[in-house]
Amino acid sequence: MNDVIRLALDLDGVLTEHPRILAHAANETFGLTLPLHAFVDSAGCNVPLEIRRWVYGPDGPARRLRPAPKGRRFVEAARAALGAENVLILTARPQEARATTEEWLREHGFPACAIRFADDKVAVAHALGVSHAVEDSVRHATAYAAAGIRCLLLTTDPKPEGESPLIERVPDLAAAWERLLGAPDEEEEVESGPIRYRIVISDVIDPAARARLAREAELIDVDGQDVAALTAALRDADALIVRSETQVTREVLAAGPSLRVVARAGTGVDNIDVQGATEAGILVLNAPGANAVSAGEHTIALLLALTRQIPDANAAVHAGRWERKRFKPFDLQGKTIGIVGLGRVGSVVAQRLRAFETRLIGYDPYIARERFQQLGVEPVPYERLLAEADVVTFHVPATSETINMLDADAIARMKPGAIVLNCARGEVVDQEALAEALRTGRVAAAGVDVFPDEPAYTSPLFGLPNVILTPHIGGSSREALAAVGEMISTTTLAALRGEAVPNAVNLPPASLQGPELQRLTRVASAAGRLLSVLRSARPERLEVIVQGAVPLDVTERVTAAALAEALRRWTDRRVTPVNARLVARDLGLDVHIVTGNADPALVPEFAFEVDGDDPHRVTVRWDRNEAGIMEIDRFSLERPLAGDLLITRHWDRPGVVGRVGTILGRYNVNIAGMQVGRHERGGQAIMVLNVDDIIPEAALAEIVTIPGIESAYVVSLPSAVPESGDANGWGAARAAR
Ligand SMILES: NC(=O)C1=CN([C@@H]2O[C@H](COP(=O)(O)OP(=O)(O)OC[C@H]3O[C@@H](n4cnc5c(N)ncnc54)[C@H](O)[C@@H]3O)[C@@H](O)[C@H]2O)C=CC1
Ligand SMILES: O=C(O)CCC(=O)C(=O)O
Repeated sequence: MNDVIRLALDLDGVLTEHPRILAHAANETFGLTLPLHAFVDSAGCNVPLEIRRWVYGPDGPARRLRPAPKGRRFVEAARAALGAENVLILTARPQEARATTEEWLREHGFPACAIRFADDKVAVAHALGVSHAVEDSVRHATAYAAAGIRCLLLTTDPKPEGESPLIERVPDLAAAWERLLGAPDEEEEVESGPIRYRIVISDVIDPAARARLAREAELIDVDGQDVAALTAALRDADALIVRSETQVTREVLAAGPSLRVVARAGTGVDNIDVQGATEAGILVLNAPGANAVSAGEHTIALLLALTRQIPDANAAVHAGRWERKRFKPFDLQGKTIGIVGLGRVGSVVAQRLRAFETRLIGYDPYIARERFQQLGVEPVPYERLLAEADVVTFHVPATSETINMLDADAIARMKPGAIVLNCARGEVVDQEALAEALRTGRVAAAGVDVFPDEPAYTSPLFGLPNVILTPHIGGSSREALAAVGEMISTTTLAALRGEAVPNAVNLPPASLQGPELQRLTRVASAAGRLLSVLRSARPERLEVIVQGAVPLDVTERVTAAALAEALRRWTDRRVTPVNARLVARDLGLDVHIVTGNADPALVPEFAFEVDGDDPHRVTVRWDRNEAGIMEIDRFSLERPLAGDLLITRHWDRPGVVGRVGTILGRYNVNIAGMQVGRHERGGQAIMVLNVDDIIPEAALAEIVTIPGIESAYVVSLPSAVPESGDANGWGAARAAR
């Protein structure tokens, strides 16, 4: 550890893969013949401006660059060892590339870092007191060395005669790290791949899903039954993937301070404390429907095995016994089948059983009559189903209503000699009561795939001749495992990246597509951040005033995103959009959604307003495609807010703006853009400056002494992706007179 090191890291070729593909892409798209090194050491400084802008623009090839192996770990380790304020990314990319560059870094899991854009890197490095740089460009390395800045140059080329001793050639980032800070601790070992997340997997999942996850994450396998091992593995995990055997209790959740996602590779989430996860701000995902065909077919398989007596007949023949008279199979045709729970699996069962010319009756108070009709199932009360069905099959989740839904009383009301099937959850059927009924013949036979305690090594059902038992394999067909694996692996990674996913259990479903929703919630979280910088003390009430026709679910997501980001400054608690409302309630912060003019012709707007001694209001406008912060404290802005900003509230007097510029100039802070607003000449006004450089505390302190300045704020927008849980490095400071 050395506190005098202030490190400037190049981006392209150091934190990204080799950028030669950029020239290749530009040549392909524009029919040019740029040399392949055109973007290598000068970020295309000699390339026509519009092509350079395209390369680094939102749709350009720079967005598709892969991160360099070890890049993220290097930045994390450097920030940890040197202090976040001493690590800076200094790139020759054009200033306009800021938004897409920041987005790329975020998407690839880099911690938020100060970034500067300049081809004259040395000038910026000097101004910021940089002592060391990591580069892949000989040109920049030579310039750094000439300015007395020690440079680690990533290259395998040998050092030529006469090269400055301040340039040290190293083959990769691991070697650069060693030169900079000595050999890494084992703990800090830089890993050998572009690994971004740590995902604990506690049950067997599909190999293709594992491969997909492993492309972006380190996978830690652990036995979910071994709670000590599980909690130890969760210590620095970002996500946990389970099937049905791992009990994700509050204790387990508490073991993962960085845990952001718990994914259930299956449907039922009864083994996860969803309320506990919600309170902790952890997103719970599942894979609804992905194994429904499998569970439905398994149910039919158990039923046919029972009615045709296949297990016993098979065993007899294998044993050399030809007992044709002993077996009395019967047909399903004409029998009444009672389906309890007509969701995804229940529907699959109904559809298949129609082909057997059975009469189908069903009980499910939560689905529409039309669904029964579509499926050819007659809706009946539970009592009638029990009384009339020759076969009763359960397809309900385990809830307080369904636990022991089939107990001794219910069995007593069943048609004598009926068959019971349970491929849902063990708790739904009282096993003792069922075993007793099977012994007496009150229930003729049963097929059971699920048990109250799994793995089940004992059960009153074991050894009974008229029951077929399987070890919870209803959802385990090859196809189901592949479908579940695909859904869970893609959405776990997406959720870790902060993207909206369709299979969240503890976030309300949203009617917007994932990317559209994400664009909007990202800006909403930026608005929340700005609000919390303007109003640093936690308010008692936050109003979200919505104009235009906005579905309630979208408003809820927008509110959660803004609130989570604001609460990160208003409380020390861990807040994400999942628990933002709960945390606000706990803290006594009243969050109120006010629906204004819902005219669909209006461009939708969300105004986040806090009242009291220090009232503020930040407004996001959303044209249903792009969203941006377009108003602060009722001052309209011409352009949406983004980037590193200085915001002042002042009186509209000659000289105020100029004096701010003078002070910033004195501190070597370059102004990249300016917006001003006022309601009337000489009245209250606002100024928003986009700056290229860090504004020192001292500069901010001087700015607030300018006569006419009421308050000044420094903030970086947009904020980190809401779900990332990492607000580090997004500097925000406030000074008020
Ligand atoms: N054995 C296995 O490997 C598998 C088991 N399952 C289990 O099967 C069950 C059903 O799964 P899905 O159909 O995918 O779920 P689903 O959510 O699509 O359907 C469940 C249905 O149960 C109904 N329901 C809820 N409470 C009820 C009540 N008190 N009375 C009657 N109906 C009620 C709901 O309205 C819903 O229609 C779940 O417990 C699930 O975990 C699912 C897949 C594989
Ligand atoms: O495959 C599993 O983990 C169990 C399947 C299941 O029970 C479910 O999806 O709810």
